[in-house]
Amino acid sequence: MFALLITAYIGYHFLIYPFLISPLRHVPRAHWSVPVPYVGSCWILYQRYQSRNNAVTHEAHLKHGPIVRLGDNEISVNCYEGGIKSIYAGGWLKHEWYPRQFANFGVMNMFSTVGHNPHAQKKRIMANIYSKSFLQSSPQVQANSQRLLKDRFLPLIEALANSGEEADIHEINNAFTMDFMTAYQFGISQSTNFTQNAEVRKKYLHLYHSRRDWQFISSEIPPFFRKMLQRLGVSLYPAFIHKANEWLEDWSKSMCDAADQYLRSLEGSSTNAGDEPLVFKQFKTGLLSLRQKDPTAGLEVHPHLDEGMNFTRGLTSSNKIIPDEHTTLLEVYSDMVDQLAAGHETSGLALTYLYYELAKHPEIQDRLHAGLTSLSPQITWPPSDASASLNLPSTKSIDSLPYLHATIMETLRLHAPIPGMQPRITPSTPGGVSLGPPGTKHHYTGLPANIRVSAMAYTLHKIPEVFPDPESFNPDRWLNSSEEHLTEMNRHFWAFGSGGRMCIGRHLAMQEIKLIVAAVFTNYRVEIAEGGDVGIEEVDAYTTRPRSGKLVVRMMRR
Ligand code: HEM
Repeated sequence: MFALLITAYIGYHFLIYPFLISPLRHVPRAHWSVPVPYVGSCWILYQRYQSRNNAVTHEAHLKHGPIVRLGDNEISVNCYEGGIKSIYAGGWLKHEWYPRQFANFGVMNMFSTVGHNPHAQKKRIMANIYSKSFLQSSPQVQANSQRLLKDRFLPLIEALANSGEEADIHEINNAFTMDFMTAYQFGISQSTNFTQNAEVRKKYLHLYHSRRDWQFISSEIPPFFRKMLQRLGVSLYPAFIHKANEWLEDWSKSMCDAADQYLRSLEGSSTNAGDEPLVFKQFKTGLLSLRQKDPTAGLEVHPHLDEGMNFTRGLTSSNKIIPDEHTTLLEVYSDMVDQLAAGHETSGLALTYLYYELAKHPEIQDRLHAGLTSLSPQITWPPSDASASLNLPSTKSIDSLPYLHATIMETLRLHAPIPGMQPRITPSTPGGVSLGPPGTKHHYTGLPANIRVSAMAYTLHKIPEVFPDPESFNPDRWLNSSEEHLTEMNRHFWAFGSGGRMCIGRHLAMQEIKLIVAAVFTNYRVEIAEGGDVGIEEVDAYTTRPRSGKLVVRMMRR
């Protein structure tokens, strides 16, 4: 009798309910096993472990349509209506995948925060300084754009062009974007000089990327399992990860401390526009004043922070964060680290793949150059008077060059720096939630709460009805499409995500990418060195990178 009951329970729980009753049963499966409780996620976990998440999810969408079930509790969507519009514009909460790997200093930051309120309270503090109008008219950005181009970046490219030397442009791009990002955050005197200091740059990039192979553990292995192993004395991470985290933590904290010191020494009044620690100052003063009114405003404590990818110096053994000035300072550090990482890596990648596509398409390079010569003044380098300051055209005029814009959009479409899934969870709604384009056979209703649901730029950017011939690099698609089609393309363009959690740094990224591309391609051509693009294909990950980690090119004068 007991055996019969057990068999009936197992049969119902593992077969009858998931395959015949569950509201998820109609959703097409990426693999036959996915409805089975507990084991249904093994297939996609294995794919992720093998770094194949983006590819297999894309294949599943091609085969089954815009809504696909990836695991017993997981769905992937690949459409606008009933897809990214409902989930991301609808403000569905982030999955705990984010705090598992993106908190720093033992405390949450804006990116890793899950809750609506704490997130919105922090985002409001920074929204203004990352707005397009602020960035375009900021004397700080203007001063630093001049200095970074004139003193560091253009002399480096000129030296490469003169010597004919081959160079890894991916490393150089990362250097420039890190210098640009940290100059905005901390002020140029308190920021990095990766462009000129190859030793620190190489050390940072090595340590930063050395942790990547272990990201699967912190992001996908359930916290209870990790904790269980830890209690048994099994460490899932090699010792060098902790060492790398400590170095990165100290290194980024030193810039925060320098910015703090600068502010204290001037008591808030800056003498040199470029030295103003704009983001640091805005966030620190904003958060402290918010906390004076409400000591827990913007604060989120998460139970599953571990020692993997997170920097955990500030983490107490009980994970109990006390809302005091020390915690507030750690949160400022946490956001600053997140922004410098998010800011340099993504923009650096975009630049690398832009160089790559331009090198492969000299005719696009020439057309881009022709557009850039219409700027007034042109960004001519080297200048006839080396001591004169670099006279840059207005940010607005660079921004409004149509072919430059189209080329960058096409790069971000075909080579999205964050191609991977952005997981959210289905909310609790009476009658369940719906996914899939309404009025089509792909519309599924009555879906329960707490399902992990994601979209990916990787698949959205390859929908052939929206982006015909999706694998080809074609900037003209952004210029020659009908108004209606352009609206569709913009809806599906997801390099920066969408909704309330959309990238806060997108205007900064576009501005710096446009500036650097304008400065370089007005004066130089790029060509791939012999074998320089071996391994350029993108790693299958949340944030991608070239498999080889580099792109070797030759720069030539025009
Ligand atoms: C080409 C460059 C960039 C790309 C492609 C990019 C892409 C993205 C994407 C796709 C998201 C949403 C991620 C998700 O929800 O999983 C995001 C969020 C974010 N990005 Fe960027 N990003 C870029 C540059 C920057 C820069 C320069 C910063 C510097 C401030 C930045 C800071 C952030 C932050 C803080 C968030 C979280 C926003 C929130 O939760 O409200 N990003 N970015």
